[in-house]
Amino acid sequence: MSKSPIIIALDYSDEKPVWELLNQFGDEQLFVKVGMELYYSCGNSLLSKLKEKGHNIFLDLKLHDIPNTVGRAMQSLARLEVDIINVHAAGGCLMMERALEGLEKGTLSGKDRPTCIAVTQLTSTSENVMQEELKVNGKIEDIVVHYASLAKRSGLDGVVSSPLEVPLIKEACGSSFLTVTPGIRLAGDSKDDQQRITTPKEARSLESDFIVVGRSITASVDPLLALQTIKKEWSEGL
Ligand SMILES: O=c1ccn([C@@H]2O[C@H](COP(=O)(O)O)[C@@H](O)[C@H]2O)c(=O)[nH]1
Repeated sequence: MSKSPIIIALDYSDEKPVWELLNQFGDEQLFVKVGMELYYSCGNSLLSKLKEKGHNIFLDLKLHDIPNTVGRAMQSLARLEVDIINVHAAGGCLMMERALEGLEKGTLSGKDRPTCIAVTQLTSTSENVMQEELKVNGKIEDIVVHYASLAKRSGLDGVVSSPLEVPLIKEACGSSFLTVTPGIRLAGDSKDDQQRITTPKEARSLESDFIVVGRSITASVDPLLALQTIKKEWSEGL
């Protein structure tokens, strides 16, 4: 099955709204993202149900701890057989290497290891906050590309960034290095807490491999229409 480039963020704290949303899309097999809120509430049983329905899963837990802890956690998480899993690149190269080793150890024989990607700088972080509050010096796109290069050097498959940084990441890390990009808004939607945003069409033009869309779908009065609009924009962005 080919994977949809549009990943729907299921940011809910229980199962009911998940199925209410997904039922609106009929039998379509989707790519969904389960983040901390939903995973901490509903755990592995929900992942199994989503897989039974044929959906691809990005388990967005953003691991960030000492290398040994992340490696062992990844070994456990590998058994869940999700498609994409992630860490924070800020944990450093040794942590990312251990994450990958853990995933490889934990992947059941005959199965594919989950794609492992690293968060560069959260799309809710502005350059001003990064420099003044977090005391990370430099231009945000340079820091994002630096973290992407660390992820590549550690053997990871790609990164999470804003679509705005994708051309620079591809230039530094190669076109096959995956870019998974949240911070997506349809024209007229509220930015909410996001800072580095684009439309789905702009993200495609910038050569994002996957876009992650939450509230532009989940907070829409018509989620089905929102998804159709996003798909149309994505196809127009080529
Ligand atoms: O840098 C990051 C990393 C992860 N996210 C996640 O993506 C979705 C975006 O939701 P929206 O409602 O479309 O803003 C959300 O689950 C975040 O945890 C991100 O936004 N930025």
